[in-house]
Amino acid sequence: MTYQIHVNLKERSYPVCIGEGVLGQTGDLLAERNSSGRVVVITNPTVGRLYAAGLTETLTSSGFEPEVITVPDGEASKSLTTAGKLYESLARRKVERTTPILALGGGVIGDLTGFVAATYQRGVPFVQIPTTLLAQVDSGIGGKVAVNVGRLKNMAGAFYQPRLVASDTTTLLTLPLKEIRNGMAEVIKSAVIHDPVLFAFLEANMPVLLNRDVKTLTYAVHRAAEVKVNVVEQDEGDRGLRHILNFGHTFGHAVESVSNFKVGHGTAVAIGMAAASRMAYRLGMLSGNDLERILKVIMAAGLPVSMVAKNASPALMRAMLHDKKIDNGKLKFILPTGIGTVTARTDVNPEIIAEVLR
Ligand SMILES: NC(=O)c1ccc[n+]([C@@H]2O[C@H](COP(=O)([O-])OP(=O)(O)OC[C@H]3O[C@@H](n4cnc5c(N)ncnc54)[C@H](O)[C@@H]3O)[C@@H](O)[C@H]2O)c1
Ligand SMILES: O=C(O)C(=O)C[C@@H](O)[C@H](O)[C@H](O)COP(=O)(O)O
Ligand SMILES: [Zn+2]
Repeated sequence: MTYQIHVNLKERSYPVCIGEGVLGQTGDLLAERNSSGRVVVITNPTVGRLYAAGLTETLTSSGFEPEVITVPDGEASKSLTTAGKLYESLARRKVERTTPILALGGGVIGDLTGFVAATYQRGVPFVQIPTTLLAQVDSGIGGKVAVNVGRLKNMAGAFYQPRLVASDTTTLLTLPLKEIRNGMAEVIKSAVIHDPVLFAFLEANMPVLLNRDVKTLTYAVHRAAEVKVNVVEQDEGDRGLRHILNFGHTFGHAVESVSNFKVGHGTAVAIGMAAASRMAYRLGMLSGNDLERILKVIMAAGLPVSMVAKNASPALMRAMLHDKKIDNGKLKFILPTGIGTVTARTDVNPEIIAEVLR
């Protein structure tokens, strides 16, 4: 089954294609939007080894001339240093303004490649080919592209929409279980903020999903991607509503930063969602039953609901104060009020923040 969701935006709209075998259709999907010619694929050695040949084959048979550039695997590549090396490589190859740049990989490759595509010669066409669960449900869609600055997450970035998102769910078959779990955190996030039906589906099907049953995964990817598209269409520039996609991230980004990125994004968001849900319960906004359902589904995905680190609270607090969702110096938390609804709060008593951090 292949799903096609259309992202309708004021300036640039694009399709998100999700399903088994989509990678092999990428050449044709791109040809519908672009004339033939050079395209540059950016990937890492892990993903490149698995999927670069298949991608270049479909691109070539649709009339493109692909070139592949590889950057090291890992969050450390989401940096200005790697972006600089990519600019040099693109310039050396005389890549022009009209040459599309394709991101083949997870969220790291997507965010980095998008950042480079947005800024190289002030912007070249960009395509997302996400190969992790996290990237298929979240980072591949919506145009947030960024690099980290030191330990600060996504400190330099842009809103730069792709022309096409091609998500082949069979690529999830080679994804390590740890990364399925990381991606599941963002699926759970989408369900808690906006989709109670998806939440109930996750409660009922978590073992099957973790076992990588592709049909079940494809349904979950499609459903979570719809949540993301729906929110982005209403608030592309992250002025208000889109903040709900940050549920779990105020704490989560701090956990990533304090761990020096040893804790992966999804895992950190899981800890962050558990913290935000406990905060909502503590403030009387969330029932005990819903808190328990949220914690249970996170744990069923094999994700943590707390962090064991000695005296981490002050460092976490300092890291949280670098969050982008600070409003007039006040931390903004996205807090669940039920399964499928969240609300933003900037007035949480510092004592309660400290209590939740502890
Ligand atoms: N832009 C956004 O809206 C957005 C949303 C969520 C997360 N993010 C960012 O995404 C990043 C995390 O992305 P991620 O979780 O995809 O991590 P990742 O990109 O590091 O990928 C995880 C690991 O899986 C490997 N991999 C990728 N696809 C594979 C496949 N099909 N088979 C085998 N191995 C594969 C990668 O090489 C890597 O080792 C973070 O930097 C986070 O901040 C951005
Ligand atoms: O698309 C969005 O908007 C999100 O917030 C999605 C998040 O899952 C993602 O991690 C995003 O990169 C966080 O953005 P930031 O603006 O808080 O850095
Ligand atoms: Zn995220």
